[in-house]
Amino acid sequence: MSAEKRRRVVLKIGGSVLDDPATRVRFAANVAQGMTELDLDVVIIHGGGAQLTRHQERLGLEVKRNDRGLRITDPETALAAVQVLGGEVNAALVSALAKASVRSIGLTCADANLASARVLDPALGAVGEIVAVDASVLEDLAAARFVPVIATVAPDEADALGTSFLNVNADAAVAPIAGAWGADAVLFLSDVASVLDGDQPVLTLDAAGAARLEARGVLKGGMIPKVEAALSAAAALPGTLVKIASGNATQALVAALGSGAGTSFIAPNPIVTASEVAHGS
Ligand SMILES: Nc1ncnc2c1ncn2[C@@H]1O[C@H](COP(=O)(O)OP(=O)(O)O)[C@@H](O)[C@H]1O
Ligand SMILES: CC(=O)N[C@@H](CCC(=O)OP(=O)(O)O)C(=O)O
Repeated sequence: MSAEKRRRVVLKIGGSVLDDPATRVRFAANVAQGMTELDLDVVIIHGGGAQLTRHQERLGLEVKRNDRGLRITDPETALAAVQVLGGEVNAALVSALAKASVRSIGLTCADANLASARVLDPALGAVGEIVAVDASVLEDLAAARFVPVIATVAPDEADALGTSFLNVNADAAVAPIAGAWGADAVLFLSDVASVLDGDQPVLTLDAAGAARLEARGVLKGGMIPKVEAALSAAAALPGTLVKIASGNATQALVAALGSGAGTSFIAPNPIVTASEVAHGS
């Protein structure tokens, strides 16, 4: 099938799945199966929060997060993020994919100007939000049948020397990158099969439903920014399949791209188009 016809899938895989060699291998097998059976172009965006925490502890750095799960990132931690996310975690994932016969290439957001970031909130230190994405490297790699594997450490747009990197939450990086590439599906793959309300899977969520779950204290820890990121991706890519689903269950990727697995996110459904709003009609 030609590159124009293949469906574009962005996978966000969390550090929780990647931390264990066995689940990492299962994730790689799922990617291989999805690409072979469904003829997909795949871009992977990965986390590595658990691994970065361990490295901070080895260095004797204090581990601090704000109430929405974002790591307060001092300059030493920002350097550790480049080393751990852009180094250890990225290389291990690329290697696991290679063993599953998936030809992948590891990137940070600096590679081929993929993306830059600005400081999100000075109180958090070197934490970034993505401000510009040039998806041409993703187009080029996918056309050559490579899978880009992206670590979300991004050059600070305010630093002309290109030496400062900002630590971007991997869930939050998904909507801007998937939007720029024009993804047909966006899957946030984690170590849970879906968002859960008690022990019940939540099949669909919109912004109002997510706010109700958060108010009831059902969403905790890393699930809060993940749900927020999934809602942003659904809003940025109307008509795109956006899900939180399992990354390591057997055949998880093919299952998540079908109708029966995970939590689907529904964008607000505008009754007027953007151009109608612009023309004041
Ligand atoms: N309502 C919920 N439903 C499912 N998981 C939840 C919920 N609230 C909190 N969690 C936790 O969120 C975790 C996933 O978030 P996180 O560890 O940040 O994932 P990742 O490393 O995959 O990005 C799950 O392992 C689970 O413990
Ligand atoms: C600013 C911020 O919090 N960045 C994250 C980046 C890694 C990440 O997002 O990892 P997971 O997907 O495994 O949670 C962090 O430092 O933990």
